[in-house]
Amino acid sequence: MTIDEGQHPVPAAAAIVSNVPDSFPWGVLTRRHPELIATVRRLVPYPPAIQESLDQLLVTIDGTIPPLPADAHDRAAWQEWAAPYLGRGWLDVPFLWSESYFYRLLLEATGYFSSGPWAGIDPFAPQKTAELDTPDLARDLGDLDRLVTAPEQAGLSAALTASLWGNRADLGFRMSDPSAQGKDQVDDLVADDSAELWRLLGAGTQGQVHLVADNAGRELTADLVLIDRLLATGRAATVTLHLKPHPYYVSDATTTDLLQVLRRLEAAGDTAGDIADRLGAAIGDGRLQVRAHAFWCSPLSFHELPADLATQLAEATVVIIKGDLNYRRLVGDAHWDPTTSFQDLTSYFPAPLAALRTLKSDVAVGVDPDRLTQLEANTPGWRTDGTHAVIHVRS
Ligand SMILES: O=P(O)(O)OC[C@H]1O[C@](O)(CO)[C@@H](O)[C@@H]1O
Repeated sequence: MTIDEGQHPVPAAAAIVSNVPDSFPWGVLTRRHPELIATVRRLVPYPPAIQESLDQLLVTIDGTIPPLPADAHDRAAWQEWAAPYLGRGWLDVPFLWSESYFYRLLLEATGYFSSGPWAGIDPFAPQKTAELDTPDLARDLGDLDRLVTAPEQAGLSAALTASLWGNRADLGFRMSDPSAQGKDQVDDLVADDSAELWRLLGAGTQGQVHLVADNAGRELTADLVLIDRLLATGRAATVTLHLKPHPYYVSDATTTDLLQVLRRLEAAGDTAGDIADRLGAAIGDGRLQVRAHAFWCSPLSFHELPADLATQLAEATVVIIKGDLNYRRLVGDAHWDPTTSFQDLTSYFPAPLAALRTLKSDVAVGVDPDRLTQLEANTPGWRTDGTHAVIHVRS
């Protein structure tokens, strides 16, 4: 992958593919995807025709990359994105692309885009819903009173931290490494530019904040608390929340998931209920806008933002970008030297940005050389086991 942004040329790096046995992306394609199909069939009672399509998908992911059916509504777009890859082995094409296409084929197999009775049925809904019923989430909600009554900056910082680590709640990640949730998070962030974020969003800024969401459930709950704090403190006058237009990467948040989290907050009452009321009012009067651009479910990196979306984002005081996949799409899913400058790699992005990511895949950039030496020596799994995190800001 070569990303040359004119004013800020950056080194080239090879795109990550999945054909190295026992590598992280190899495990995702060869183990996680079949497991995911099994989980979907266990949790949703699909009829014989859909079961057969899921059987077929299992066969397909062991073979070569097929086109979408001729009548798929987005066939033309995928024909273009898939042109270099159709007929090749799944492991031999860019990991970013193959994962995304797998999720598209899974929705196809389950009839999500059909005109039949399974149209619009989220195959991941049981997993997302279950997460709203966990003791972890109940504990999060119980802590909200302290967060809301804390001094302004302390409350904002706590909400930012919750939103960052809420990204560990990603359900796809749990499937890869079920023990990961039990591992301790390393509070000493690999990079922490949060002071720069709070400079961009200083007291009384009344900024226009965009938040590109990642997972539903516990992570989206934390994101909504952060949004409430930004609006309530006047750091943001408006927030635009970017969700996925349809299910993706197991637990990515859609508008349906947003409404479910708001109902969960409402049901919890007390401070959580007050937050749900304020957010509902903000949606009602336009201070909190919800958008779901098709680009967010495409296999493309953010270097290929479509013009209409780039124009929307360009108006932002800061764009908060959540999660591992968005980070891969932001910097380029490539074998960067981890000390490569995050600022240089993201200089193309149309607005100031803050990336909140727990590390769950091989990509690493913006790491201080001394910290890198220490990480490689002491914690070999730091890039993928979800225990480490970064807050990277480019103003
Ligand atoms: O929900 P997140 O933080 O984007 O994580 C999804 C990530 O999980 C993975 O599927 C692997 O853990 C990555 O491929 C992907 O980047």
